[in-house]
Amino acid sequence: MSLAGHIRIFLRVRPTERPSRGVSLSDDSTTLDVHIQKRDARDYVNNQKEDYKFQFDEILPMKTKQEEVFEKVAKEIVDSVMEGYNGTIFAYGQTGSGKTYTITGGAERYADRGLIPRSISYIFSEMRRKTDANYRVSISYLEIYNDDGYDLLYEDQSARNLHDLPKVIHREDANGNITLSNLSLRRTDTEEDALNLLFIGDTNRVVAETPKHDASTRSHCIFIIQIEAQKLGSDVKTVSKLHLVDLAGSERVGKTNVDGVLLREARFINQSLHYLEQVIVCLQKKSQGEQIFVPYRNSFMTLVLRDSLGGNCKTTMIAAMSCEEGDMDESVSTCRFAQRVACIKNEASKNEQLDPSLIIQRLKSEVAELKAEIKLLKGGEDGRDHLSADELEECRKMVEEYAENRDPYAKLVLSDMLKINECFLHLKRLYNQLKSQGGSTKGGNYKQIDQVSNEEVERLRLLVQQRDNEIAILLSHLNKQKNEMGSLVSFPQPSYSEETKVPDSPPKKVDMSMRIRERNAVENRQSLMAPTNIDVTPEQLQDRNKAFDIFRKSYRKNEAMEENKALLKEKIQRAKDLTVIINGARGRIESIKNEIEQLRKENALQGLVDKNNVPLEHPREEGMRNQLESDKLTYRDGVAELKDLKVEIERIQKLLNASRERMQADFEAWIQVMLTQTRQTPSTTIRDSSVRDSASIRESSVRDSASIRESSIRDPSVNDNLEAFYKARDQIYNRMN
Ligand SMILES: Nc1ncnc2c1ncn2[C@@H]1O[C@H](COP(=O)(O)OP(=O)(O)OP(=O)(O)O)[C@@H](O)[C@H]1O
Repeated sequence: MSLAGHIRIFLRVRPTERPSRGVSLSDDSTTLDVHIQKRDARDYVNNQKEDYKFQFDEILPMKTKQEEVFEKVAKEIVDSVMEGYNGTIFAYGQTGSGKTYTITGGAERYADRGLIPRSISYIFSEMRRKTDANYRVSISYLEIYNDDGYDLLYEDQSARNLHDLPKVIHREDANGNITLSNLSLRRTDTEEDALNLLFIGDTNRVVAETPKHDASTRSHCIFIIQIEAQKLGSDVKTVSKLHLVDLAGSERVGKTNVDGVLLREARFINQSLHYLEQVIVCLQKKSQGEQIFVPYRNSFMTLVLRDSLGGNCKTTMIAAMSCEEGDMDESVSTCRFAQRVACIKNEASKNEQLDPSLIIQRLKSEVAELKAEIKLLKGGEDGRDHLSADELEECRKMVEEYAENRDPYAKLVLSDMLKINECFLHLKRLYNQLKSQGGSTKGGNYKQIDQVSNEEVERLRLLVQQRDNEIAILLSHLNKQKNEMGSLVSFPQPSYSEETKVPDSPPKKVDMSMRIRERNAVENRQSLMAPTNIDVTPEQLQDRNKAFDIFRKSYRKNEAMEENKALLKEKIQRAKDLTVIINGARGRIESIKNEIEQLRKENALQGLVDKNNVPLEHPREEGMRNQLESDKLTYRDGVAELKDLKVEIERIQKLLNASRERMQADFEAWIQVMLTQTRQTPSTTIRDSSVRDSASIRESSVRDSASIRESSIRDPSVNDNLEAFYKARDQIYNRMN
């Protein structure tokens, strides 16, 4: 099946406090009207157009939250990728218009996560929900700089700049398909792994960024999520890809007043965006019926995105714009570009392939099954009365593989009674072990049994119980049924402390890789440049608690931490509420089942049975069954949401812990500088060195850091982060000189 359609275009407007008065949105948020003030024509004729009207699938105004952007722009595409179609979302716009914020998101607030982390979370959450298929997720991360591709998932820590990363090469096969060699494709089994890969890629991007400019401004980045899906019991699998593309800033060289390396970079960016535009213009003409050659080969970026533009892919463009007066020219050209993109037609088809290994596997198991059947028919165990040690081990392995197989149609193929008995015995052992240990069994960690299989077990258990009840009634109420409902669901209170503790001593050495420290060091540049404006007296500095309190209140990232805490509280509250809902539904399921059972018993006692002696349905039963179904749905949905919430809560807690560690490390660095300053200038009030004038910073900072470093070296507990802090600071000051 294929889906034909135009590329969808969204406009996202970056928040600003000074929006141009010439910009307005239609009520249905699909049309943007722009009025640009005519410039002073003086002695030449000004033909500049003043009014523009642009149509979009939807305009996302300034206040649009990241969550809404994911829901409106990405969710549908991610769903189709899981169904086997290729999908691309690309962000286009001038530097600073919010492309990276939209695609990757902000690092400090959990709510600021962009489309990449949200797509990852959504994919893994859907995989937990969908029990009818097996999925395999792999990730690549590509950066294109000056028309060369680089592998961002390269993990060699010696890479110091972009050129140390492996160069990605594109090849074209006989059928015209493009493949990228030298680009890692990393399998990820968990959401955590996938987010770590994003982190590694972003770290490489930051650490290896070109010296003069922020990496994201000068290069194009493509995050690729590949999903292989195989429906249980099917020989066909789909392999599809989601491309999340953050293009370089689209502004023209003329505006940016640059030279040297920057000019070369800007030319490449302009060139590649020019080629992108050329491709789009050709595709636009093609969609109008013109026979035209599309020049994909002109640049690396258009080659990589060939399928996303006019090919087998569902594509969405996000035009990012700033509506400040000075940015309006660029914003108009972004909107114009988007209008052309909207004309492009794509035709996405499911990427299905017959997998020979799956067919072989199926045929092999059919042969084994038939052989076992023949053997059983011939008399089975050949007169033996026990199994060898190898056979016992084989039975044990088979049972464990069988138990772990998510395919409900999986079979345990056994050729004789001794093996059948042994397998049952082992199953019993595993079951008892699981019961007594609360989850853990030999060989595999059954604590990890996912919610899906728990639910399936629960469903089957309820079914068996129901059958048991019916049999019991038919056998003249010989057995009294014991209610086997398990313990109620409880939501473990996550441990998190309300307040950040004052570090008793310099921060403990954090077990992070060298590369992450380097990333922190690079990020510290920004935090160092931002004035914190903290007034503090020497007395206050002597009291670590007081000093920490003063520092915390003025800490630049404190606001983000507070927001994360509030969000965490909200999520925990929702999890608690859900626990109540789930337990309520479960309790009702239990009592309705008991009532139905009771009604059936009464019917049986009164002789109201059918010709097979099965008690007749009570008139009240239908309503009760409907209620039962609705409660089961509430229960299932609640459990699924609770599981997703637990993952989110863990992630926010992790983010909070990381922010706390960072704040504590920053505090240590700050107090050291302050104490040194106090010794040098014992005045009444001192101010954070970052707000001093730049000349004195340059002079005294070298002195400060040298003396602090000296004292740090004497201190064996000196923290690596502190070292990175000074390194980064020195670099900045050297650059300022
Ligand atoms: N919708 C938004 N809400 C809040 N902050 C935003 C939003 N969009 C952008 N920003 C902020 O604006 C700044 C610039 O955004 P961003 O880095 O995403 O721009 P960009 O278009 O990717 O620029 P470049 O081409 O240089 O990579 C960042 O500090 C970002 O956090």
